[in-house]
Amino acid sequence: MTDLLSGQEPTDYDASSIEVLEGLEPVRKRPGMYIGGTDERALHHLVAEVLDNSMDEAVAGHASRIEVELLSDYSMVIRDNGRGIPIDPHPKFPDKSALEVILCTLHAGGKFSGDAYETSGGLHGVGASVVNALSDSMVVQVARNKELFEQRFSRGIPLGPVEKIGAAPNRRGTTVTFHADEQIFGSHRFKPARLFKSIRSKAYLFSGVEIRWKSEIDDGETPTTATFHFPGGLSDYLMETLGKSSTYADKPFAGVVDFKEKFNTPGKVEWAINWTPARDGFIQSYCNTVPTPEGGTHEAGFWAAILKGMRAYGELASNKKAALITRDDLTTGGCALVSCFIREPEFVGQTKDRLATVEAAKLVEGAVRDHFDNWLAADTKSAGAILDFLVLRAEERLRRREEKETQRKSATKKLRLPGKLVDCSSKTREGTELFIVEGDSAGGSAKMARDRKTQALLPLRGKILNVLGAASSKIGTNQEINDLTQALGVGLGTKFNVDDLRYDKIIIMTDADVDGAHIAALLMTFFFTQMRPMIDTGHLYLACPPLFRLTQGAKRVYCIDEAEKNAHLDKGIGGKGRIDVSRFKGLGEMDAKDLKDTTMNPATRKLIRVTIDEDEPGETGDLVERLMGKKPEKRFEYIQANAQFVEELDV
Ligand SMILES: Nc1ncnc2c1ncn2[C@@H]1O[C@H](COP(=O)(O)OP(=O)(O)OP(=O)(O)O)[C@@H](O)[C@H]1O
Repeated sequence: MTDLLSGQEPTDYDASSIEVLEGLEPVRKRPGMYIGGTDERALHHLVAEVLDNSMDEAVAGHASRIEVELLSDYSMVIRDNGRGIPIDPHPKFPDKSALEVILCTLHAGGKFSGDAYETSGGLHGVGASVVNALSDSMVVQVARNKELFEQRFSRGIPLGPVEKIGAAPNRRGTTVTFHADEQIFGSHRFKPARLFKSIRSKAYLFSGVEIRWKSEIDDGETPTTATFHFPGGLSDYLMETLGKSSTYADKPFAGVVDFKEKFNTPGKVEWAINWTPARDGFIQSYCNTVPTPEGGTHEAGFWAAILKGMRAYGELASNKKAALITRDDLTTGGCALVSCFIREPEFVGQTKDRLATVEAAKLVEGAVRDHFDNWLAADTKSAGAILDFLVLRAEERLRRREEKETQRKSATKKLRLPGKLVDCSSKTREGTELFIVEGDSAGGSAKMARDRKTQALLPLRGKILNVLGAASSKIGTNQEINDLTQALGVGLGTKFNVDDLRYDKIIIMTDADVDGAHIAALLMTFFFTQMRPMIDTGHLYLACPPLFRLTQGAKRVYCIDEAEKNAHLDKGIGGKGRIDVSRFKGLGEMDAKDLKDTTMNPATRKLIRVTIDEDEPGETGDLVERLMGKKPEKRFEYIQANAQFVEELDV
């Protein structure tokens, strides 16, 4: 804050603070990788990237005011009174200004080392350049040392060097004006209501900043001007969000802890929580003012503190049932805001949806826990009401589970399961598996190889419908898909609910040949497009049947592929006499013992869990569309591009 208060120009934040790690190019080609897609959400993410840079200046104590303006042509202007992006020549690229390096190079930034910023939302050095690459026009003005500089860009390319365009005797800071490129975002437009909401929440997250909002576009519901400044922080925010809903505590349990004071490490956490019977619970978490809608370690630490505190309080109050409370019970009816500031946070992906920094869990838990214990002890009326409410939640949850378990068997009968399903006998879902197998003959061996108690089989006849490219009416009436959906118990389309799944693991078991791979691909496409939560919650697996069996006397070894077979042939398998090699043409060829040992027995088999690359969720969708979609030319392009890759490798 010192330089802001003294009005002196900071001297140690210049071009040398900006490090370069890599060049810029692929952003326009693969925007999904950087901003999670090209839809409306991704478009609004551009504003967040630029605004976060101004917030970082504010949190670091160099800016006190940020202005955000939506112009009539849907350009965005974001202005702060911070130090201004450095404009002096960059030490590594002497013919370019630091400004140009920042805006035209991926991984250029001042936040890698923690010297120019202590706890920043920015860290990858990517944000500003990504916005630039995806804007058909971007103008950056910097007021530094009483002079005003400007550089203009289009689609990531500078239209000229940085130029001095006048004096700025009473101003300092950065102004970024950009217009998102329609070539990338099509007809998506900024929505005043969405911008207004996210800007307002930013102001709540840092009480040291004032954010002014202005919009030349009037959507009829969002104010066209507003000033946000919330000295009351998250507690006010929560009370405002909950409005008139009745709550179990009169005032939220809220606080701020400086990690420096408590743990001698930079950073802090601020939080507010209350419970209400009036609505489902929620948690909104932030790290360095960046929203983390998928939670992460800070949320985990927060809930751990609340859970342990609540159970300990229950014990003190001799309420034995408090031990039943789980994290799920806390979140039903619990409405929480958690905002932490830490040094060098690690997020998952450039859109920073989830915090991954491990230490954050401990720091937040440690900071919140003491306060919570004190708060509960000081207000026994609220504490008792919350405890009773949570115990009730826990009991309800347990009752529901019991009902579900006892119902499973009868539901199984009522469900009208497909005739060809070979179900398992277990009454509960726990530990059960459904093998989707290719063809009836494979089904025969699998039936003998399975564990009747926990392993069920669904043989599929031939290939299932390719759901990409099929009309949804066709999906609903397809026999194989219907059988599969019924066996899973989850319902299709709007009726789909992953909680109804009848088995723990769904395992695709197809032959280790091209046809088998195609069937597996069709099934995965079906799950990805129609039952995505099954993948997200980790229920979908691929079995890995072997391709070879080597026999030497009484010794037997299975090999997954050619390479493994050759390695064994070189090394020997430790039996006597000649080594016999048999190649399984399909699962149906394996006898039950082979199939059990290699592919089905949980103790000896190998399984691959199907996951979606978290860093590139958009990419997975693109790839599925390309490979399985209606357009053969896309498939052709992909094969061409990748075939070339193989050739290059061969050279
Ligand atoms: N408004 C600003 N005021 C001062 N410096 C800024 C401003 N905006 C950007 N910078 C400087 O430019 C650098 C690069 O910004 P950019 O948005 O590309 O990446 P980042 O914020 O470091 O990381 P991330 O990619 O995670 O957002 C920042 O690290 C900071 O040094």
